[in-house]
Amino acid sequence: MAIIQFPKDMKWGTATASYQIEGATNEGGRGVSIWDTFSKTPGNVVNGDNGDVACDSYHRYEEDVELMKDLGIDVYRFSVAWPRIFPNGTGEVNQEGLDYYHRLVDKLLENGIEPMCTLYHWDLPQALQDKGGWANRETIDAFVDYAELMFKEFSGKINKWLTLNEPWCISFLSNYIGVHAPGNQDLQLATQISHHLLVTHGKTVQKFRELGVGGEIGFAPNTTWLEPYSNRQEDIDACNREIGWYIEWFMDPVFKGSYPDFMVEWFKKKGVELDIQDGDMETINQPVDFLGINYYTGHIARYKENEGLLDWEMVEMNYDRTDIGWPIFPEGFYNVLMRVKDSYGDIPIYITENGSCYNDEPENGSVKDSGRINYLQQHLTALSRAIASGVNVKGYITWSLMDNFEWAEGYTMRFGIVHVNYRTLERTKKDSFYWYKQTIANNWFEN
Ligand SMILES: CCOCCOc1ccc(-c2cn(C[C@@H]3NC[C@@H](O)[C@H]3O)nn2)cc1
Repeated sequence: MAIIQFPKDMKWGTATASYQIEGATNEGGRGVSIWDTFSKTPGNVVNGDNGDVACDSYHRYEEDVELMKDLGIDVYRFSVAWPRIFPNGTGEVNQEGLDYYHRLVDKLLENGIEPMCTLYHWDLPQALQDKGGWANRETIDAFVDYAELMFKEFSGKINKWLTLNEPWCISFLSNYIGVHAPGNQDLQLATQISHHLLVTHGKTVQKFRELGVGGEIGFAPNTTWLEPYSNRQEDIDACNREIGWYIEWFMDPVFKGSYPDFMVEWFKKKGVELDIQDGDMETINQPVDFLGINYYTGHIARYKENEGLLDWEMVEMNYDRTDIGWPIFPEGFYNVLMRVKDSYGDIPIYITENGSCYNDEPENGSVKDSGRINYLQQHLTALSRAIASGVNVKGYITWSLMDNFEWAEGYTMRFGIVHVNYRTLERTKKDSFYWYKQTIANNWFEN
C-alpha cells in the first residue's frame, strides 16, 4: 500500500453542466437550445431521453450545494445555459435567467465554495443554429456579447471562467461524427466550426482582459491517449494523429498561434480547406490564465490504411472497461499531462473533468460503486505521478457531482458520485462520495 499525497494548495471539486442537470427547460424565460431540438428528434438519444427534467437542479440547487458542502470541495464547476440569458441568442436579456445563476452562485459563496463557470457547455440557442450556428461567423460575436454580459454581471462573484467545454466535441463529435447536437456529418463544416470556436475563445479572452473585471480565464479541451501497439513509425504516427486531433489541433493555436502542420496536411488530403481570415490566428493566440484538461480514457492502437479519418485501429488488450465501455487507461492520463507540459510549458492546469461510468443502483440506502473508487484511485495516482514529474496541476474536479443526462446515452449512463433516482429525483450519496470526501479532507489517500 502507498500513500498518495497531493500539494498542500491542491483544489478539489466537482463538475456538472446546465443541460445535463438543470431541467426546467420551459421555465424561467429560457429559450430553446439545440439539445432540446436534438434530444426530441427520434433516434438521437437512447430511450428518447431529454433534459426537460434531468436532475431538476434548477429547483433543487440548494440541496445540491448542501451535498457539495458535505463533500468539502473547494470549487464547483458548472455551466451557464446561454438560452437562459439570451433566449434568442442575442437581443433581449432574460433577467430570470440571470437571477437563477445569482441564486446558485450566492449559495456557493455562502458555503465557502468557489464557482468555476463554463460559459459554453453545448446548449447553443436554437435561434442561432437556425442562422447556421457555429458555422456562421456571426455566432462568434453573439457569444462575445453573451460573455461580456456575464463578466459584468458576475464581476467579483465569479473569478474562474472557462470559455468553451470540449471544442473537439462541439465541432467534430457534433458536426462530423454527428452523434451530438446538431448532428451534422460533414468534415469540412466541422473543421471550419473548430476554427470559429477557437476565434470565439480568443475574442472572449480579449473582451475579458479589456473589461478588467478581475479573475482568471481558460478553456477545457477534451483529451485522449493512444499508445502505439509497436514501435513501427506508422503505428506511432497513427497514434499521434488521433492525439493531435484532440490536443494539438486546439492547443497549438491557443498557445503557439498556429495549427499543427501534420494535421493541416492530413485534413487537406481529406479535402478540407480552412477559411482563416486575417488576424484570426493572432486573436486565438491570447494568453490564458489556466488550462482545463478533461480526460476519461485511452487505447492501444496501430496503423490501418484507410481506416476511419486518421488511419488507425484500436487493438483489444483486454483492458478493464467502465460501464459505458471505455477502457480504464490511467497511464494515458499521465501521458496526456506530460505531453501538454512538454508542448506548452508551465501553464497552470485544472483537471476540469475526470470520472467514470458505473451504473450501480442503491441497495438498502447505499450505492456500492467500488469500480468508481478504483477508477479514481488509479487516475489520482497517475495525476500524482504527473505532479511529481513537474506538471503544474492546481486542482482536480471530478465528473460528476451527480448522475445526469449523458447526452446521446440519455440517463442510461451514470457518472455521478451521487446517485439520482430520475423518477423521484432523490439523491443518494454513493460509496465514492464518501471516499472522495475523505480524500479531500486528508489531501491524500492510501492506494
Ligand atoms: C460512433 C462513434 O461515436 C464516437 C463517440 O465519441 C465520443 C467521444 C467522446 C465522448 C465524451 C463524453 N464525455 C463525457 C462528457 N464530457 C463533458 C460532460 O458533459 C460529460 O458528459 N466526454 N467525452 C462521447 C462520445
